Amino acid sequence: MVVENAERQTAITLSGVWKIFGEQWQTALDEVRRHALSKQEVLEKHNCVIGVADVSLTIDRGEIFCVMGLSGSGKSTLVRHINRLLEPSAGQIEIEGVDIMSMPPEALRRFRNERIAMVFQNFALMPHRSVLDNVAMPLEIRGVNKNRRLEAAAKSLALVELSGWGNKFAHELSGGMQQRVGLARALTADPDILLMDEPFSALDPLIRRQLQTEFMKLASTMNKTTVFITHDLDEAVRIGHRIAIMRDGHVVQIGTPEDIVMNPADPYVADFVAGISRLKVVRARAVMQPIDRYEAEHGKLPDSAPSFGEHENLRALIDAAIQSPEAMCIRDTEGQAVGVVTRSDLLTTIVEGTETE
Ligand SMILES: Nc1ncnc2c1ncn2[C@@H]1O[C@H](COP(=O)(O)OP(=O)(O)OP(=O)(O)O)[C@@H](O)[C@H]1O
Repeated sequence: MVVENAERQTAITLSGVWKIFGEQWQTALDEVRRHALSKQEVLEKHNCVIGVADVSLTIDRGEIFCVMGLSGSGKSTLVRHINRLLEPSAGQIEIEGVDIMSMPPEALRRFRNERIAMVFQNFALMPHRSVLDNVAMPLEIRGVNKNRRLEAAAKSLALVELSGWGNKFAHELSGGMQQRVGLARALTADPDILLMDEPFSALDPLIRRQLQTEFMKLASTMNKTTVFITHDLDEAVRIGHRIAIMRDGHVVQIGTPEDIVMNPADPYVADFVAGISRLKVVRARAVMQPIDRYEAEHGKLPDSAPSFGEHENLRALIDAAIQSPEAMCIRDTEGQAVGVVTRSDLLTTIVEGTETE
């Protein structure tokens, strides 16, 4: 999680959001609510398509919230409700406490321009404008004068490590660079919320990983609330604080990468997580045994026991276990000893993970 519970602030709230495409959407919605029809049944009976089905969730300020699922599961449809590019068939949407459903068109337009930015897979840059002009576009739309907007654009370009490329045309840059320009353009608007629709999917794996790392660094220093669509669970696990998994318009599970990998809610999610190495996501907290139980069986844990934070990842614990057979003391964020991890706890976790795979 981004911050501890007491300090969390909600940025986005969706309550009972439905989107049904098709002329008979109202009839279809009424019936699906009464009889829980499947996506296929709604299509056959009403010639309508369920895009989003009764989704309620909250996203915290500063959180990177990944939305993942197979093609057609409703990821883009869901995210396009956050800036009201799509009107929901039913439900409420609040951004920073503001009910965006009740905004008049002009206020909504301003809200979109100033508070929310989108980054797409296909870059959506103007090929025959300079990189700097592309990056400055959100401020041009806002009517900011040329000097100020080019200055802001140059700062954004520096953030994505493309200083010096401002005078090139967008089409002269490689795919990875164009995607960074897309990100810089979104950042120039200094939005509260970034909506990213498969931004790195078109890139080759090495560049993609590099951009993920750069994005994570930027997001943590700039504290932007980010909704990040991906169909790649590896990517979601790597960059998401939490992940929502969608199927046929429903959100079937929301949790931290660790929650999802350790406790998949159903066989659909289990199938996704089968290929994910537990080493990357599991934290000490999930594998430790309570300190009282350990000490009742084995006696007091020596003061010299190696000590780790409860959010430490499994990889670090395994490295320590290779060095020394001693049980490890796990501490909470206040430094209080809360658990113990032994070599056998680690082995059990690894073996269970391998069996799942
Ligand atoms: N404008 C539209 N009219 C009719 N049906 C639509 C429309 N947009 C989306 N849909 C349907 O809504 C469902 C969800 O589509 P959506 O594009 O949100 O899925 P997705 O998970 O983002 O897929 P992908 O990963 O392929 O982009 C799909 O069944 C799709 O066919």
